[in-house]
Amino acid sequence: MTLTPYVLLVAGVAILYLWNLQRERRPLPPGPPKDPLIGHLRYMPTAQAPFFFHEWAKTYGDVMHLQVLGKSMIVLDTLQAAVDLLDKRGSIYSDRPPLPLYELLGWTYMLSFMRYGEVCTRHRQVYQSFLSRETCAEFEPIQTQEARRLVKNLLVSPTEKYGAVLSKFTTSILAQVVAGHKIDSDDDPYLELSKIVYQAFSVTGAPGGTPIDFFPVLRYFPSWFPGAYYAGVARAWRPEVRKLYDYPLECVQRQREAGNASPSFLLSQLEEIDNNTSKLDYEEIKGAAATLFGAELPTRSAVAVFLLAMVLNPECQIRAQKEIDSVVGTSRFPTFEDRAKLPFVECILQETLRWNPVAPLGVPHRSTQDDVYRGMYIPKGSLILANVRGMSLDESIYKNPTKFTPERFLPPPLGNGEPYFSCLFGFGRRRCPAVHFVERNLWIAIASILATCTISNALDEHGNVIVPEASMSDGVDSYPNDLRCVIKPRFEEVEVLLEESILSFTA
Ligand code: HEM
Repeated sequence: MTLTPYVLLVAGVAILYLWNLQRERRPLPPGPPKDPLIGHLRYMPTAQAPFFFHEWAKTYGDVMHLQVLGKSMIVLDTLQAAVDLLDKRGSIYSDRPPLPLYELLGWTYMLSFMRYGEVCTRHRQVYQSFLSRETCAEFEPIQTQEARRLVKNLLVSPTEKYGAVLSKFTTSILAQVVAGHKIDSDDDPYLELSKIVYQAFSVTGAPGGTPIDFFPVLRYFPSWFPGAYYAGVARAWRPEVRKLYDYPLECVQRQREAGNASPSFLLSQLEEIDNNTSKLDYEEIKGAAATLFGAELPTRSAVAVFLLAMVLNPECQIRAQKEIDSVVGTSRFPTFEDRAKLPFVECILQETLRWNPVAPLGVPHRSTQDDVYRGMYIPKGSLILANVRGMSLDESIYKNPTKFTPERFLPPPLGNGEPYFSCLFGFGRRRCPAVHFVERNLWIAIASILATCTISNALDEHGNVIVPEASMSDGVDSYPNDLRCVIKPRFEEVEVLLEESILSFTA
């Protein structure tokens, strides 16, 4: 009897010992050779990382282990691996890495960078109901009108202004949906806020990739101290970022007091607070709205990718325009009711998302438990990167993957019946909650542009045709490096059509 506790203790120690032994024996996923202590630091690509990872995956496999300064990083290069881990084992792969630099910058309650847990779940519930398929249908009139204004602005702008025009399109929709505000001029405060978002992300490097993210203590040092440069940048930008949090809510509160607030995300959140039904408090609501404004960038980039694809593939443009002409005619703009009748336009949208993915490495996940996948050991706390770019190039799924081939999605014999590239929107419990909203924004923009515009090559000062390179910039917001093209009306009546259709909305 008295021996039992000792037997149990010895058995326990033995099990622990064997478990540890076995755990150590389990191999990490393969990866390129590394240096002692600093790991792969010297070999990490400084530009075009998704392509490097995809090349490495050909040697080391679709689940790769990299180590930088003691931190484990797992790169998933196939859809199968990402679905197996991030979708099917979502309970342990849904965290985000801590981002001390972003905290210093003031990106608080930003769902995209939030650690997994109770707060994250509450925020996701709010977005999932606000951006559900049904609610999104209510935004269609706003999206339709802004798509027509987009066409009008593209037609009167020089090529170097296209980026700003696209930004105005996405920000105008968000300003109405999030804050009930209609943008009518180029010096609108919400356009200024959108510039702040863009610049704040541009000046602070890749998320999780600065020395401060590796050694958070550096945030307390002056910016001249080695490795603390970004702390200075973050401190300088903090007041700007704060404007994005305060301005929209203050505006809506003022309009509400004056009795002239339009329906919006912020208004509904304020009403819920009054009725004690809100899931979020004031500061969280500000963060939620800032998150939505922050998400403006990838949509803008996706429309830019579409324009690039049309310059480089005029035959696709012509085919889509013929389809629109036969279904819609030329005396009106396409509407959402036409969507199901325009399969080739749908294919162009889907191929735009696949051909040059605007979020090529998604947003990093983090594992919260030790795990074993296909016999490989994935340590708790690993940074998990889904190489979406690599997945778009998977030849076992997409034939000639570097080519822009919209018909690949059509069922045989018209196409190859290849699947839509839905992984662009991420995985599992952190998948983008705005998919329906985004697809609608993009569809109406693409259909409206195709219906009324011809997108063709620009000429240089010697009259030579400029063929833009189909490459994308690095960073969170991947954008075409070269978008030089010319956008002209497809037929004479376009101007009248535009005036009439924009007026019909304002009337
Ligand atoms: C082309 C446009 C867009 C693309 C490609 C895109 C893609 C993504 C991706 C890859 C993620 C991370 C998913 C993951 O971690 O697995 C994400 C997260 C998110 N997206 Fe989008 N997104 C787009 C537009 C938008 C828009 C317009 C909004 C809001 C109106 C939005 C709201 C969010 C939010 C709130 C998250 C955070 C989800 C979380 O961390 O739980 N996105 N998006």
